[in-house]
Amino acid sequence: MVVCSSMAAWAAAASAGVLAAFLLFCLQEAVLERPFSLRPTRPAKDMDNIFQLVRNVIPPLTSKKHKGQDGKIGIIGGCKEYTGAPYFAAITALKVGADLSHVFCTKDAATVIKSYSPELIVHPVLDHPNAVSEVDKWLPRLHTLVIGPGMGREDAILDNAKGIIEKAKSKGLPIVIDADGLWLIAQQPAIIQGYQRAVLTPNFMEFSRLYEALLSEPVETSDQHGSVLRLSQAMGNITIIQKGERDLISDGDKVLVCSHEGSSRRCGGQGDLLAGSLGVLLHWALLAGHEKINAQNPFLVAAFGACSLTRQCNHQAFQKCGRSMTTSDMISEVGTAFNKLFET
Ligand SMILES: NC(=O)C1=CN([C@@H]2O[C@H](COP(=O)(O)OP(=O)(O)OC[C@H]3O[C@@H](n4cnc5c(N)ncnc54)[C@H](O)[C@@H]3O)[C@@H](O)[C@H]2O)[C@@H](O)CC1
Ligand SMILES: Nc1ncnc2c1ncn2[C@@H]1O[C@H](COP(=O)(O)OP(=O)(O)OP(=O)(O)O)[C@@H](O)[C@H]1O
Ligand SMILES: [Mg+2]
Repeated sequence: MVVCSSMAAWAAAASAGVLAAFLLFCLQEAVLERPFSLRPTRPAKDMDNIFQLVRNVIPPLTSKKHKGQDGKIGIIGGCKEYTGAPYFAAITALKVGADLSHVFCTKDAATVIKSYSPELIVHPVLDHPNAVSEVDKWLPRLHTLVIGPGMGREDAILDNAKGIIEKAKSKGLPIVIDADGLWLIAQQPAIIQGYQRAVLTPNFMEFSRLYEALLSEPVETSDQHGSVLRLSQAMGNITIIQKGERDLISDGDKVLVCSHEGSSRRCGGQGDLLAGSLGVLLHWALLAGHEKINAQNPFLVAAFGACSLTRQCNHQAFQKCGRSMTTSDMISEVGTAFNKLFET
């Protein structure tokens, strides 16, 4: 994996007059850069290997800890149609290393999700008339909220999700917004705009919808870096992961590229795995403190970790299953993938 200083690299590229070649070089594996800026950037010591920064935030396993310390994650999602997505996110959070994983879903979905796993705590409240206060009671006991996997797009549920986001913001809770949560944000960006303790994780379609809503023009597909940077800026410097062949991650200042090897298999649910793992890594990155992440943005560090892990799970599962690989196969790989990337 390669991490480049944008300034040094810009200078090299400019003098050679071959910006395209420079970008290709930097994108070999992963890039940490400050694009579209000719102003001086911080020195190269900032540009430490980002994998190392992810490793630094992983909490040690010790006998002195109590249940919950390594992460209590809440997933807002799960409705009649979609029960797999919140399950994938919640179980991944546990497999990555969180201690407790809660799912707040509709009544219809709750028994189904419980039947997938005895490890999840499932609250059938999302279509309850008092959904917001029912979830609010739990917020002080959670470290991160992941909002949207399998939530559906019914107006009443979206209204509840909006209320829950407002409560979470008032408590300063880190929030990951994915899937139908992003549908809501594309309709009403102000709900999350400027709240820098949030990460948005759009796929191609979700990114296009957000971009058009915020910037009133179609995405410039030939300029992926610029697009993700501009969208993050328009959202008030919220961290955005644009998922795809390469994952682009931006906080409106820097752009990281994760092109860790995955596979060509695109079964549904991989984004849910990413969202659940990000929930845990965000908690760890925020807890670790500035020194451990070399004063980098903890949201970028966590996002890079979650993207690499998802792609590594995909790679390993594909090696075993080939075309028959499903997201459940990827979840079986979380432990070894995590170990290979971050603990060896
Ligand atoms: N097992 C489950 O319960 C699953 C439920 N899911 C849920 O399904 C709901 C809808 O999510 P979607 O992601 O389908 O919704 P979107 O409306 O964002 O996506 C619509 C369609 O865009 C297409 N698309 C994606 N990437 C594309 C690309 N690069 N170029 C062109 N088209 C592209 C996909 O085929 C998808 O069907 C969400 O609640 C989500 O969480 C998914 O997470 C998948 C798994
Ligand atoms: N073309 C691709 N090549 C390699 N990896 C990809 C490709 N597209 C997406 N990914 C990876 O798959 C993961 C999920 O991205 P994807 O775009 O499938 O999300 P999604 O559509 O939200 O998934 P879900 O089905 O869970 O809703 C990300 O880690 C991303 O890096
Ligand atoms: Mg998705």
